[in-house]
Amino acid sequence: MSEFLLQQPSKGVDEHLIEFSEALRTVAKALRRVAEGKASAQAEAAEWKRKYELERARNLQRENIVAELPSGDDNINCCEHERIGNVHNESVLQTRSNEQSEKCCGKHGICSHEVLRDGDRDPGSKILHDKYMRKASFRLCWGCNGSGQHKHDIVSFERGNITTAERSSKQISLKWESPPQTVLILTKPNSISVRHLCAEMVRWLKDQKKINVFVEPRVRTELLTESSNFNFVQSWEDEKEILLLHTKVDLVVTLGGDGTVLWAASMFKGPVPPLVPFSLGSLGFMTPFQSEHYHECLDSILRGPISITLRHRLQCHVIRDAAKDELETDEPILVLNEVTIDRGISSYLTFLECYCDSSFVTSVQGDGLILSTTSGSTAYSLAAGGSMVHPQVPGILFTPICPHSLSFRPLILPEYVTLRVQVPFNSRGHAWASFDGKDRKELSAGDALVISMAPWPVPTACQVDSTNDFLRSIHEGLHWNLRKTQSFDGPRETL
Ligand SMILES: NC(=O)c1ccc[n+]([C@@H]2O[C@H](COP(=O)([O-])OP(=O)(O)OC[C@H]3O[C@@H](n4cnc5c(N)ncnc54)[C@H](O)[C@@H]3O)[C@@H](O)[C@H]2O)c1
Ligand SMILES: Nc1ncnc2c1ncn2[C@@H]1O[C@H](COP(=O)(O)OP(=O)(O)OP(=O)(O)O)[C@@H](O)[C@H]1O
Repeated sequence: MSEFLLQQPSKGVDEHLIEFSEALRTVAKALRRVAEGKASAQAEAAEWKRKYELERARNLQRENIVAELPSGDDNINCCEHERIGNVHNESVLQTRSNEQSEKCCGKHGICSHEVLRDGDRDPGSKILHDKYMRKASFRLCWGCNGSGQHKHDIVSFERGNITTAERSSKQISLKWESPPQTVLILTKPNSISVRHLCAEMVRWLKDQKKINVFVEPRVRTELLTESSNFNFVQSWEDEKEILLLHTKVDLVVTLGGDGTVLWAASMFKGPVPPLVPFSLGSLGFMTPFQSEHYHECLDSILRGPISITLRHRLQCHVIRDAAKDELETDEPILVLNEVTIDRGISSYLTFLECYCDSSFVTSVQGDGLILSTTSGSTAYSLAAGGSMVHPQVPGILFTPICPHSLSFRPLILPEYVTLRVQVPFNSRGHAWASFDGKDRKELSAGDALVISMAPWPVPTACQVDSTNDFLRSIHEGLHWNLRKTQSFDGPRETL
């Protein structure tokens, strides 16, 4: 009897436990569905915002072309619109501007004003407009095995067959249409050799090339301490002026290592002028130019044409749960290498839920996750086991950091997706996001990061061409696949 009394309730408890765990599973499923719905809605919102911004930038650009087009000149090249300021009947001009963009930009490459105008944050500003007039214009062309054809279509239809013979990501070449006049020099701080080289280069550019030179305020002070003759060198005073730099500068020269290239890219929140990175660091993966030969290099770059690597950037938005899913800042954070979400000082596993557009990708449990550009594929992502990818390949690398799972292989996703990484409510610790290794931001439970490809790539000048430079970097910088060749001194095998 006493045994029976003891058994009966335990059976009841088991059943209750089973029922309870099923109920919990149902709740968990419902929560997952809600989270997926939320992820999809936020990804969609971010995508619409991106489309809206692109559309807005395009409209602004169109308005500028319309405002600048003179009447009665049907043969005008759209690059020449830069220099013209007459305002005309909108409907007529709109049609004409479309025709013109077909004549010039649409068929033969991208014109600089198209790239640079998109970043116009203050289109009504007369000062800004005047600054455009001083910019050297250039054209970007896709080379097709030297045949001179310039097709943009990645997929075309010929007699009902789909062909991908012409690719848009061929070697890109930049041709100046008017001579560059202004160079911005950015330097790694705290280096005596960089400081000397900078002073020498500034003098050479001014005296031999009649080029206007911009430097950071810190560097201007350093130059003026050396000699008051440097007072022709220009700089800026506040953040607002940095936002307008891309409208004044034709070329950016960096003196330092990869960190200086990242620094240069981070200064441009919109369009970036072509970058010429000189190597004065130890690794120099993105710095193909040798500083000893800077006269010859800059001579040839100022003359053009230049082979260009268009390095894609990622744009990241932080979404705070506490702010009811509002974006933390309107301006995205742009990264050239990667955004990393890790456990920071927390000793708990990072727990992250990842969504790609509206699909659930996976949960990350480990030290963190790296979302990298292809340029960043040779940096942190490589150290975490990701593939090395040619920088001209448009994709997003999804690389876990020390995942606590035997089957978590890195992924490479197409460039058009929007990713969302969320710290779930049942995460034991917080996560930390860092952008190109800087600006750490704490992510609490419910916070998310939305990441997509930015419309503003970083055009870096190549020493030879994109592929040759990339292969040389992985050979010389990383000693990729270095192995002694097997010796052979035996008799030859006879068949
Ligand atoms: N375990 C790691 O490998 C690790 C850890 C943290 C950060 N990083 C990288 O450092 C970058 C920041 O660079 P920094 O110079 O400001 O910091 P840093 O001075 O700490 O240098 C990091 C190293 O990474 C190299 N590097 C940077 N970008 C590269 C690229 N695209 N390809 C190949 N190597 C590259 C640099 O040359 C340098 O040797 C981050 O974006 C991240 O990719 C790597
Ligand atoms: N103009 C700048 N102003 C402030 N900080 C900068 C500037 N340029 C570079 N830095 C920072 O200085 C640090 C070192 O720069 P960089 O990586 O170019 O030199 P390095 O460490 O000698 O090169 P390498 O990484 O190849 O050894 C980086 O963290 C970078 O962000």
